[in-house]
Amino acid sequence: MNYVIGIDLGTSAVKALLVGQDGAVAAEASREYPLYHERSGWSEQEPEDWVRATIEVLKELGEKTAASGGSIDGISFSGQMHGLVLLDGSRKPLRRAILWNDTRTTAQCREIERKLGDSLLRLTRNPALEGFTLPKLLWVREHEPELYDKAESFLLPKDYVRYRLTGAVQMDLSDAAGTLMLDVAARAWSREVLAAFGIPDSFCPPLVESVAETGTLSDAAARETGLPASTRVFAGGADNACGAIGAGILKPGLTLCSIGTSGVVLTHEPDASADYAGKVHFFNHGKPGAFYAMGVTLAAGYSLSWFRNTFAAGEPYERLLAGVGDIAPGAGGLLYTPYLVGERTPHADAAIRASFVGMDGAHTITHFARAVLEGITFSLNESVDVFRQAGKSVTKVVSIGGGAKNPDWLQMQADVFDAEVVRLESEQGPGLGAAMLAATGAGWYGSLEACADAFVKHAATYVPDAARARRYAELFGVYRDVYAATKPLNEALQPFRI
Ligand SMILES: Nc1ncnc2c1ncn2[C@@H]1O[C@H](COP(=O)(O)OP(=O)(O)O)[C@@H](O)[C@H]1O
Ligand SMILES: O=C(CO)[C@@H](O)[C@H](O)COP(=O)(O)O
Repeated sequence: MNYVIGIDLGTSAVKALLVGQDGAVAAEASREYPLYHERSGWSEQEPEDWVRATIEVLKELGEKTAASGGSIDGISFSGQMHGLVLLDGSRKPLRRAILWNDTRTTAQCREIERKLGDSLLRLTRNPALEGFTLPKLLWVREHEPELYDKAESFLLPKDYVRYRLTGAVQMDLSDAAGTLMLDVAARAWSREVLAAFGIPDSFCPPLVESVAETGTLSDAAARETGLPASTRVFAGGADNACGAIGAGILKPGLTLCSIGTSGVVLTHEPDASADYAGKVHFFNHGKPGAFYAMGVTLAAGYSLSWFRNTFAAGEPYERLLAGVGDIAPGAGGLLYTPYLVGERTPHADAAIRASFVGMDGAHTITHFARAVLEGITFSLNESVDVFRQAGKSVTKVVSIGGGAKNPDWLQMQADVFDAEVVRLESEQGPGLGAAMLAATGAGWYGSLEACADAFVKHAATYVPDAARARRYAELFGVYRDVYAATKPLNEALQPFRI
């Protein structure tokens, strides 16, 4: 059988899927890598760790393919967005990558707003947020001038890994959209933005579509992975664009809820005409010519992994969450807001931090676990609410990511969103989306839509329960009040942070 490989370069790990022409996942491989939080608000990774881990998963899947007598028709990527990989003249990283969930760049965001004013939203379709790439570039220029002086270009995480596999430098439009340097509607680097900050055009890599062929494996990569040097490599896209592709969000109607380290609620936009006034992100889709809008919770799955690692170290998620379904909505009066690293939607606020409100001597760890799931889901519901307020109907949500593994959480999503929630056969939407880009690029299908018909398989539907949905609607009002109530307290605590 012929296969494609979809590589999802996530924040916690790289996960690769080997997918056959029947659209079924034949094998999976993953490798974790460390995340460095040297100071409050900082988040970095070592680009070399991504490369090593990706080579290992390719080797593993290549060996499985060879053992089955099959061959690989293409490889493509889904990547964590926005991370700055700053390169010198010989394309070596000058420092660790500064990631999407790093919020050290508030001052640089204010500088961008001062310089560009209203043009920023007109050109980039997005406000200046700490997670985006341009503020990170300006931070390095200001705080590490000796490194910035040596910098000649930059790449995003999965584009750097692809460069290391092929030797060719490109960036796809869906990922470039998250740099705050792209004219999103014009689908080109924004001369106006670059000129405002004195960034030369040569700093920005050539732009390609997500389905574009970007080369074949270099001799060194072929040697290290054991795959033929003729293996075709396709650009790939931002993880959320790929998640949308992998969930079949290729036309208006369905909404995506993705809970990985971050959490997003995403809708398809056929053109660039929608105006959410910067309340949600507006980016180019991996489907050529299309766009998507999304709200982002910075610490969605991260809230749960932080909670487990801090209070129940070594406990598998299945055991930690075993009793949450037996507790009624509201977790016995315990509320959690997931602002562990600040927030993006609907509060663009790098200084806010998380809270548990309403702790009671009767609460058990299971009440806390339920409150964490509810708080994450309420935060995502704030994005659902932005879309509903803008006139979108949200009635059917496809749920993907690690958060879609737990049936109680899926039912909770249906009850909180008051919408049907659909789970896919594989919750690894971004990896599947990447495999679909390779399959379409390699010519297996004439379009991503045709590929989705064969690859995207709905597994189960969770229908909202009217009584629980009413209860959650009440509680959502209380949840919303916690942000304003805790904001001044968190500002006062800021000088005490690590
Ligand atoms: N069995 C599970 N039940 C509930 N949540 C889970 C489970 N396994 C993982 N998760 C959640 O999913 C998150 C990881 O999701 P994943 O999509 O793999 O992330 P990323 O792409 O950011 O690396 C974890 O942080 C955790 O919150
Ligand atoms: O910053 C964003 C989107 O704007 C994040 O969604 C990142 O793209 C990381 O994703 P995960 O590791 O959570 O999949």
